[in-house]
Amino acid sequence: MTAAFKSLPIIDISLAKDPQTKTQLLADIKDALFRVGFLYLVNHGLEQETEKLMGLLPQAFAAPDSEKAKIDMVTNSHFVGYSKLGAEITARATDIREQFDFGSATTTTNEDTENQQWKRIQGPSLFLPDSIVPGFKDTVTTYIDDMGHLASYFLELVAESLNLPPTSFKEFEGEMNRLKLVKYPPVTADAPSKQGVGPHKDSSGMLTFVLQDSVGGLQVLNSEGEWIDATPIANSFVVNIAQGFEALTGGRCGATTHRVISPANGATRYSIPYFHSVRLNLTLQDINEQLKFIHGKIPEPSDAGKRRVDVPSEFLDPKYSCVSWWCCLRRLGLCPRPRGSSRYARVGSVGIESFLY
Ligand SMILES: O=C(O)CCC(=O)C(=O)O
Ligand SMILES: [Fe+2]
Repeated sequence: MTAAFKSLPIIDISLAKDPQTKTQLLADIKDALFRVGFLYLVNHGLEQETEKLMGLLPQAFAAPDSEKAKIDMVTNSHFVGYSKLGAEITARATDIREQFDFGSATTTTNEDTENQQWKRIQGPSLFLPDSIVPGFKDTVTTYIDDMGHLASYFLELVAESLNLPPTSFKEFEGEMNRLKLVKYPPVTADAPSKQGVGPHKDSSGMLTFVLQDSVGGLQVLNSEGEWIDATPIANSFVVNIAQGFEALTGGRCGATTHRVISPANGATRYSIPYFHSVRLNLTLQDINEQLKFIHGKIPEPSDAGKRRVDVPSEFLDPKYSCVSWWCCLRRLGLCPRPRGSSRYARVGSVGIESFLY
């Protein structure tokens, strides 16, 4: 059995440009995907963009409550906008984090057809005005687009690393990628909970790219049940597999459980997770057809230990014949939670009812 990982591998994506170094890079990506499910991505070319957006976070979170309330997530049904401290539950406990959620601009309108009510899960984002945070909307929007290109390119390398044609995952990419701006306040005597975000696997996307500041707190579960620090590395993204990708590979490339511990010593952690999406009209049948093609190309994972601590891939459950329904139910916390790893927002009844019925 493969030894449990004790640190996250570093992948230098710029090595893909040179055929001399690309072969080893692909082998390293494959090892990272199968053995860990997490990696640091460096030399990605978005160093300026990341610095610019990260620089806006203190100002955005310092916005007056009245401005945050205007874009509160409970006022809409497609999970964008502001969520105040305590608005989210993971693994049955409250996460101590504050966040803004956004999605890429989609062409899907919010008008449902009779059989596609789930389309309401997609829709336009809400922004703080420039008078409060100058350049907010532009910076966020540009960042989501840039991340989309980086993620698509990385997915090509991932496909190649699995001996598949580079564009193998293209047709499964979604229309609305998602972005969070997150603030984790420090643990205090009055608020002693250390749960920044509880143990979970990322749900509906293919891959997550987390930009973190230098404070730390993100931890990844290894096959021995140890929490391994994703110690911040300047100018890197922490990339991990989400359950959408796990499903596309028939569960062979598993998502890995992780959490965030609240900062100590009065520090505040800021992070910016980007979730590269799976298309919502993906059906189990589509996945099974894809599996016929990729089966045999993707080896069975050798790390049985990692499998043991994993939760099953609900995506592959015949109950959820279409990813969108799984997504809706999952976001509402209505999916079975085999080992308590689900995460959901306490969204107001308007939001819930408007897309469930
Ligand atoms: O804030 C972080 O570092 C990671 C957050 C996370 O895991 C998530 O939002 O899914
Ligand atoms: Fe996560």
